[in-house]
Amino acid sequence: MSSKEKFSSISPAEFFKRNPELAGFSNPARAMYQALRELVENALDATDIHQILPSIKIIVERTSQEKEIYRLSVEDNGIGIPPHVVPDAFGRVLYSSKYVLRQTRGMYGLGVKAAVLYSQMYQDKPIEISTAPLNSKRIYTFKLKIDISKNEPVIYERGSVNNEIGYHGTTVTMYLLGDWIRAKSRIYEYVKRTYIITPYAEFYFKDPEGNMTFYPRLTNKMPAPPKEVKPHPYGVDIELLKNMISRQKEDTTVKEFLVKEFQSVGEKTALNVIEMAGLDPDKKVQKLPDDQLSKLVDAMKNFPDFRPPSPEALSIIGADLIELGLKQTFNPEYVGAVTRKPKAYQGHPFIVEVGIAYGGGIQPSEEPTVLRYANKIPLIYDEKSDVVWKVVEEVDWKRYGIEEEQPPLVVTVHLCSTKVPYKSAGKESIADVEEIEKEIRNGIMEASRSLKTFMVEKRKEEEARKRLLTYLKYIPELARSLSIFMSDGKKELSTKIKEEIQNKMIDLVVTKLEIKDKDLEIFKSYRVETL
Ligand SMILES: Nc1ncnc2c1ncn2[C@@H]1O[C@H](COP(=O)(O)OP(=O)(O)OP(=O)(O)O)[C@@H](O)[C@H]1O
Repeated sequence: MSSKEKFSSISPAEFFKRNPELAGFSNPARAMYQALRELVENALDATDIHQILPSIKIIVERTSQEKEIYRLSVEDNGIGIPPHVVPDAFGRVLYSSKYVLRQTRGMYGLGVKAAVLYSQMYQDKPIEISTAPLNSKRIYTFKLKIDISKNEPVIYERGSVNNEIGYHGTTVTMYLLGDWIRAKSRIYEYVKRTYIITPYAEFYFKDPEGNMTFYPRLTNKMPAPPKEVKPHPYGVDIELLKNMISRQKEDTTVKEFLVKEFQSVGEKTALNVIEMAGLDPDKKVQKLPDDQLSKLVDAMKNFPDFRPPSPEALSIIGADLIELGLKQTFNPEYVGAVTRKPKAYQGHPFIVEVGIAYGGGIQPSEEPTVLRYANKIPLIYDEKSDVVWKVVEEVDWKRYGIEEEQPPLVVTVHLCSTKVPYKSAGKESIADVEEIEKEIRNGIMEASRSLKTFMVEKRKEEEARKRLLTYLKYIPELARSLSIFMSDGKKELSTKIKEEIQNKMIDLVVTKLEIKDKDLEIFKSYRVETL
């Protein structure tokens, strides 16, 4: 037996082809769900971030009876993709327009390529892209696959046609081995949950069974888009610093570098940080040796007086849109939402939003229904390993007036950040970062306080109603006594008067209790039987 190891290197494409589960492509059902997600999230990033009201069309069709191959197509009305970057955007793993400090659904430069890699493993058709950037005179079409060992696109066909109608947007079509029966409920849940927090979008969804669902736009109000920001000094490390320095002009000084490249750093702060690191502010930044770079990083991480990271890079949903989505989907008795103030972890700003809905059309259940979102993406799988679940599980709902064993309760938590600490590239659960966990807890507590006020009012009203109902018992007796008193013993008259008094008093109770017409009969029969 040889004791020699064989060494070689593989490309990023090969890595994700060998380990598809890391990107969420672990079996045909999950892969179908994940591919659809990746396309929808790219479609939404291409629209709302650019202030375009999204219209998204999703079509899934089965194309082969022998193998379970599906054709998945997602069309958007977004900003489109410049034709020269299309091959890399769809055919080079770790290529993205989202490697900047700005909140987007995408962040890894992997999603659609992981779908393409999975797609070409089990069937032979290439991915098809048709796209028109804003104001483009032409619509460009591509068919491509990925050369896995080189991590490069292989173009099978390309072309373009006149764009006579001023269309902009992208349609992506891919073929993949799926399992609709097992993926169906998650896919529907995904579309529904996406719609809840994007009520300014419209979705059309045709599933492989031929069912068509239209989710209409509920409002034209869109969240403010995120702005690209510079890094915050708390978020740096030596390698990031080296990378940034390599892009500086030769004569840039350390002080100029800090002021120009980082948020929250003015002249005075820069000098203080440099002094703390024991460096010369006028030294050329490209001349800093590794040990001084390390000192600079330490000073940046430990300097106590930076302003917190700017929340401008974030785009919240907003309490009103969260409430609107929850109302439309669950028709609850109570709904309330809060958007917390910006906070930061490791130099990244983040904001937590919480929505709570109770009663009405919500199904009672032993555990509350938890809707988790990160950067406007619904997270469906791996619920129990998510920090949101950890926090929700600890909440004592009785403190907020929820007494039922099986409360009809929906808790929505949205975390937005320039860096969401996902546990894997499949983006299904958020890691327990202390600052985030604390903020989620505070958000749930804040939102639950309004729920409590509502529950206290509701209890009070119920009790008042019960009390008033008990008065009913006394009405006939009171009416009878009064009628005898008023009719001077004339029996005929007394029956009439009794009837009149009784009806008046009942009217009074009915009005006070706001008893609806349809309940009135039940109410009257109840009175007769009880008395
Ligand atoms: N429908 C679309 N409209 C506009 N641009 C798109 C669309 N689909 C993909 N892109 C471009 O292709 C790039 C690569 O997409 P991909 O899904 O691989 O990664 P990502 O969205 O950047 O990150 P992640 O892996 O986290 O999803 C995107 O960054 C975007 O620039």
